[in-house]
Amino acid sequence: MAAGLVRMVCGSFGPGPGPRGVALSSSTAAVAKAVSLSGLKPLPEKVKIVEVGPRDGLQNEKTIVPADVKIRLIDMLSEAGLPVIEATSFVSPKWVPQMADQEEVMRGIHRKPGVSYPVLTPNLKGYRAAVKAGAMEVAIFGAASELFSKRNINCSVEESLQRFEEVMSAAREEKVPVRGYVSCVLGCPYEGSVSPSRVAEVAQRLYSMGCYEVSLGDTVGVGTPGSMAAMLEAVMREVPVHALAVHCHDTYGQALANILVALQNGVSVIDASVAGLGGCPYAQGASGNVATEDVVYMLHGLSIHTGVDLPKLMDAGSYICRSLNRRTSSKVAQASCKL
Ligand SMILES: CC(C)(COP(=O)([O-])OP(=O)([O-])OC[C@H]1O[C@@H](n2cnc3c(N)ncnc32)[C@H](O)[C@@H]1OP(=O)([O-])[O-])[C@@H](O)C(=O)NCCC(=O)NCCSC(=O)C[C@@](C)(O)CC(=O)[O-]
Repeated sequence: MAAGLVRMVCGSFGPGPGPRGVALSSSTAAVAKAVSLSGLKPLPEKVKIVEVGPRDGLQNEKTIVPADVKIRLIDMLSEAGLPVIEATSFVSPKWVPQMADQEEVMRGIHRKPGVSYPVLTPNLKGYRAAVKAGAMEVAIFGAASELFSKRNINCSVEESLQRFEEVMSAAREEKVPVRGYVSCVLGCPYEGSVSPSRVAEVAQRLYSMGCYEVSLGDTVGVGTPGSMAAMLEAVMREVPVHALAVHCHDTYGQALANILVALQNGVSVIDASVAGLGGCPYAQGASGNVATEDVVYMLHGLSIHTGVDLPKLMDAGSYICRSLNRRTSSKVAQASCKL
């Protein structure tokens, strides 16, 4: 079934006719040269990594991961220096049973000073439950695609924004910071292409309702550096770049390249998932997020400060892979023979 959907994704986004895997033609080489000479902004000196593995990663595991394993993973990640760890989500357990232990997880984690532990809240009910369970930051999650919105949260994009207004007004009163997500920014598993202007519109709505940061999700990992650049150009006309994050899945192996383009455009917040865990239960065929280990390795190689201790992060990746009895998707972890 997943393979069928991957084929559908390929049909909608895959490379068009023409040679693949051949040497650059002279016209392609000319384009590449033009891009490298186009006067990109300097890279940020510091990047905030938002670790989404315990939520985005584990929501997609076939078997239910015990709460004590989730708690240990989150604590290892905070020990590794991750400044933000998305801990769980307060969604319907009928829709995502993997996150049904959210209260136990919130109770069990050792909260390291200076670290944020946001949780997903799709509506006021989820927000209230999250705050009751001790969440001090939440995230609302919308989409730039109607069909994805319907499949993921059972309402239209417009209805979702109305629900989010309710969450925002409660959060404003209680001074709870809210992050916003836009899914399907570079393509949708059900609709195919998504226009950059639609992404910009939804991102702007989230930002203007009070989200301090808007994370742009390539939910199915179909984006390329070209489509990332075009999408960011549209979004950055509506939302200041300091309030933007990118959230790249690695289905087509483009995530690091796409992140580099985002950095070159001034984005300094990157979502990633330890060991490359994850996917989205309502976007079958999508592989996990870009591995945090690989992002940290690239950023450190660019002399960009993250505050993350890579060996400790790799220990967290080894731990969760052993617990799940699976192989890491991090190239850095594979190369370092940690598993
Ligand atoms: C949004 C709903 C709840 C609508 O689901 P619905 O069925 O339309 O909701 P409803 O209001 O009709 O309520 C139905 C039942 O759900 C309950 N309910 C209602 N709200 C909640 C809640 N907050 N927590 C717990 N229970 C809830 C409610 O009480 C009721 O219970 P019942 O009377 O049947 O026993 C549902 O569709 C849902 O939970 N969806 C979540 C899907 C999800 O978590 N997807 C993955 C996260 S998004 C993602 O991964 C993408 C991202 C963020 O990573 C970025 C990217 O990669 O693009």
